[in-house]
Amino acid sequence: MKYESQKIALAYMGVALGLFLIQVVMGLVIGWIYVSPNFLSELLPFNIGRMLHTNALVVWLITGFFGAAYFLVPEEAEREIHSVKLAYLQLIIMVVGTLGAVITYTFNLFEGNILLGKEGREFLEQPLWVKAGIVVAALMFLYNVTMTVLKGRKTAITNILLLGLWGLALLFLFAFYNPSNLALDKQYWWYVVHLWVEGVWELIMASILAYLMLKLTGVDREVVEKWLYVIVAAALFSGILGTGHHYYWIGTPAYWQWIGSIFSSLEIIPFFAMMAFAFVMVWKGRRDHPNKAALLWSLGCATLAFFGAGVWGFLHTLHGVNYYTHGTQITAAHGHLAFFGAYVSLNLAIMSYAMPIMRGRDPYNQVLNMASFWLMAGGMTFMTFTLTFAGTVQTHMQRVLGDGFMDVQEQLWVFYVMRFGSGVAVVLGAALFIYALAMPRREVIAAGAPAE
Ligand code: HEM
Ligand code: HEM
Ligand SMILES: [Fe+2]
Repeated sequence: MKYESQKIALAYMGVALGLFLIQVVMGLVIGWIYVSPNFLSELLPFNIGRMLHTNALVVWLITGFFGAAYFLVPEEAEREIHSVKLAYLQLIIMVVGTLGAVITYTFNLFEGNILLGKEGREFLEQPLWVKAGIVVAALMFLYNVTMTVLKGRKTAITNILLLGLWGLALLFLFAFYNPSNLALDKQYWWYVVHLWVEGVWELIMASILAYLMLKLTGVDREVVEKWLYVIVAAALFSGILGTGHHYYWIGTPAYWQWIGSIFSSLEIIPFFAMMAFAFVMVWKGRRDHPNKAALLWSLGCATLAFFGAGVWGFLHTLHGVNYYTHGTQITAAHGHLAFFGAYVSLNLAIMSYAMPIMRGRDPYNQVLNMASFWLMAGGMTFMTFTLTFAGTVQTHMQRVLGDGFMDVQEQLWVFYVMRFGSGVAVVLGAALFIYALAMPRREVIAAGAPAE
């Protein structure tokens, strides 16, 4: 570790991993409700569990991004973080907000209260006061990191990371706009949900991957930067108008059918480019970095993101196809592999790289870490296939033959059992990952390999 303030990231990554575990365990709970529908129906209804699962996901991913930024910005800017105190205060606000949201959801407190009660929009259910807290935390973060970068060395990696993080915060402001017209509500809702994962988060992904490639493969910075600019341009060119693939059936004008189909099909390009980038860098790289686990996660991230977001996204993005598959298990299959491949793996990659450095035991427990990669990646891939089969049967029975929703669900039971099984593998993998990072090293560093 070159700068003392990089250690802030340790606290962020720790909180993120705790929420990650809660997220996947909650996935198991709601996965079991699909198998046995009355499970916990009085104590923790499905809708509440689902909310905890998806919200924990988004919150821990963002916490991880903040941690990644606190780790890599000092190194890139070649100076300490502007204010260490502010960074910890920001984390405290985020933890309080998260606890507030969890307690409000779980006990369904303050129902209907505009300030204190949950808002009932998927992914944006947080009570208004929590949303305000998120904005305050985001402003503190942006101020802190931007000041650091402005006073220090400016690199393409930090510029694009900051652009992504500013975009993340500014787009979140649309979460406050909740028009009563349902079509308008949905139109702006996607500004957050879609423009995040298929827009500004891609910039965050590209810059963190670029940083990892720079460190792990020893390729020249100029080469990394050229790729970075191409990826970012492709992501924004396709992703912004690609929002149209959510505007097919919500009452927006018909031209979205074409705009959405064409531009969202192009969204496969940046994901393909990121995969090509990662592999070309490893191929061209001169450095044999000892942290193989971080490299595995980086390559796994680029590959699974290409399949989950790119291929599984394209699968149902043309309006003629989406007409049949909209809101079926096909969507869930895609949602899982895309989020896991792109943003879960990205976080786990930078954690695998940064945590050993921050804890001064560089690198360690790699075999366990890599085993956890295969468990999680295998589990998520199996889950994706199961849900894709379920979604295909569902689409045919429900949308082509016109069978009733609940009758079709009964036919899908066996797929839900398999989804639960793959979910168990994912949860075991997550626990193993945390164990590998938290426990003392068990193995000796490969002889002769430099630690940094
Ligand atoms: C990492 C990037 C991505 C993530 C994390 C992601 C995640 C998701 C999620 C969670 C949903 C479900 C939203 C909901 O209705 O609640 C969704 C829907 C959708 N995604 Fe993605 N996605 C990504 C990239 C893409 C790409 C690149 C494409 C197209 C090539 C795509 C096409 C779609 C379509 C068409 C839907 C709507 C499905 C429906 O009509 O039910 N996605 N995505
Ligand atoms: C890191 C891994 C995981 C990620 C990134 C993830 C992500 C997501 C996302 C984005 C959704 C919303 C999907 C949509 O609207 O289409 C969702 C829902 C869900 N997830 Fe996960 N999840 C993960 C792990 C799990 C696990 C281990 C299980 C256990 C079986 C699980 C079971 C479910 C269930 C049952 C739903 C509700 C689907 C529905 O409403 O029909 N997830 N998850
Ligand atoms: Fe989208």
